[in-house]
Amino acid sequence: MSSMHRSTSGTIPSMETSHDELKDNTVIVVFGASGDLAKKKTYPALFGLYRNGYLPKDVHIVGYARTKMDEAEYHKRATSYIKNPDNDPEVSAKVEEFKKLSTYISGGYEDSPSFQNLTKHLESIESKYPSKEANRLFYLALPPSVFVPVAKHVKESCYSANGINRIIVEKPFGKDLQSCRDLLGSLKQSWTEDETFRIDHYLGKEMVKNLLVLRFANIAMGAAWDKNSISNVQITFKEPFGTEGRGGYFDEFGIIRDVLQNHLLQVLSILTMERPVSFAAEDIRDEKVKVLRAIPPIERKDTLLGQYVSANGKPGYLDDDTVPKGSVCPTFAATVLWINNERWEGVPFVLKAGKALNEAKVEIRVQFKDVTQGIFKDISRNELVMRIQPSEAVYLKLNTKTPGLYTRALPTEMDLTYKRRFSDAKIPEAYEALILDALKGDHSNFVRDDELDVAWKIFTPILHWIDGVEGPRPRPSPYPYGSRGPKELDDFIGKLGYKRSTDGYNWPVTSISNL
Ligand SMILES: NC(=O)C1=CN([C@@H]2O[C@H](COP(=O)(O)OP(=O)(O)OC[C@H]3O[C@@H](n4cnc5c(N)ncnc54)[C@H](OP(=O)(O)O)[C@@H]3O)[C@@H](O)[C@H]2O)C=CC1
Ligand SMILES: O=C1O[C@H](COP(=O)(O)O)[C@@H](O)[C@H](O)[C@H]1O
Repeated sequence: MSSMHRSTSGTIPSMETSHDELKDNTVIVVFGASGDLAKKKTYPALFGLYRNGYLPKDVHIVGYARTKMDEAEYHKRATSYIKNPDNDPEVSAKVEEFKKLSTYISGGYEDSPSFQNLTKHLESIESKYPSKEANRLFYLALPPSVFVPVAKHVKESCYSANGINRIIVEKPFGKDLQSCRDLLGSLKQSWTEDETFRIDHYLGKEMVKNLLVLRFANIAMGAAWDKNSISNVQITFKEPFGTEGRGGYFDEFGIIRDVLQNHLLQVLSILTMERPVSFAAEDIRDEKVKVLRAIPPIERKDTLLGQYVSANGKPGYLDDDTVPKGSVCPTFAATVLWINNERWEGVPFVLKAGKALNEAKVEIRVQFKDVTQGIFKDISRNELVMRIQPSEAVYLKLNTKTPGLYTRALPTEMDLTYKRRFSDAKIPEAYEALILDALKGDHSNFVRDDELDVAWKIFTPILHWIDGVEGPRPRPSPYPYGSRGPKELDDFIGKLGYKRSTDGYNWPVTSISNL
């Protein structure tokens, strides 16, 4: 963690933020403190920051939700996902300290008296500060149905007059272009863009953050980064489990709103944007918006939808009690995006995501064009793979002479597997990185309002088609739980020029005696 801000070679000066960093006299309020996100991500991230000395001095954390619970129950929930596999006494002691700086208040989301009560609690904490300065960071780990009333009440009743106020909100930011504009419009009535931090937690992932450095700090990479060298790009998200009990939420949104329109599109925009003038938040986000504006809405013919069915003793999507009977909600989608600019014209970008697939993996696969034939026949393509998770890695598949007394090309790789290369690195959790950025006031890894607008423009037409707004809803192709996805997938990506290697290539080791 201590390496988070340090660069051992090659400084990145403009990553420093010019905004006010919340260093002391700060309370962090977690709304929805009884919920899933708070328990699994927010509190473990706050603990990780606390343990490593990254939270403001004398910070206090206040959990807030409707659920009535005493402090012991709250502390139990808030720390239930903090990992300490070896029962390290140092970690246990830190957990006890962490509990001491966190209190809980129960209250509603829609009534002023509840928020006034919260303010009294905040003031009693702040009355012990050495100065009058009182900074407040409000984290909304809440369903979108209450984003607007909570944001409004917080502004009216809990806004600090003597310090900096910031608000963090979680996706989903609407369901289509219009609902996103309505939501953003309502939030803007209470909070300025500068005060607002919209989380897409993929922007906090180490490998996603690495994209800027890989692309712009390596001249060799930049030279091959366009339509002249690249045939196609696949950005893939695979989860090996289904919606299991989360079907009520999922069925309303579907895989495109859950993963493609936000997480994968964010990855795409960083992968394809032009070089920013600096690493300052607005310079990066300006470039992301520019490239997204060059992408026309996705066409129906460029879309493949799937829904998992029961297999291998695992239930199908429709077997989940929380899913409406006969639902045609897609749990898998592959879509092709085209970027109409000079750099990328004609290169298909395939965004694909699915639940209940054969493995857990998120990766970017850049497939280069064939080399000129003649001296070579049927030679494999170069591929640059950036594995976001699990086990971060970057590897470049390239052809090498087979060792021995004859000349024959063999696909191998240059491999940067993080665990091997950075033996003692602790890779921060995405939420740790993002909460720290919000404390520093750095918006680089948060989503700007105009990014959302253009992202929804790309996806809204196919979402309306899938929702049945303009006619009958398309039926997703069934795929067995635990498979690679619908059977049509290989054809779908094959037509776009993607070539699956069939040459016995086996990462990371190839035995040449088997060739
Ligand atoms: N869970 C996850 O891994 C992720 C979640 N998110 C996003 O984070 C936000 C929170 O998600 P998550 O924690 O899973 O949600 P939960 O359903 O767990 O809701 C959080 C809390 O909000 C309150 N709540 C739930 N439903 C309602 C309702 N209908 N009206 C008012 N309050 C309600 C409950 O607290 P109480 O009743 O005690 O007030 C609940 O504990 C969502 O926007 C979600 O999309 C984003 C990425 C990942
Ligand atoms: O936002 C979401 O992301 C998770 C996947 O997050 P990850 O960090 O584990 O890759 C996904 O499971 C969930 O459906 C979606 O809402």
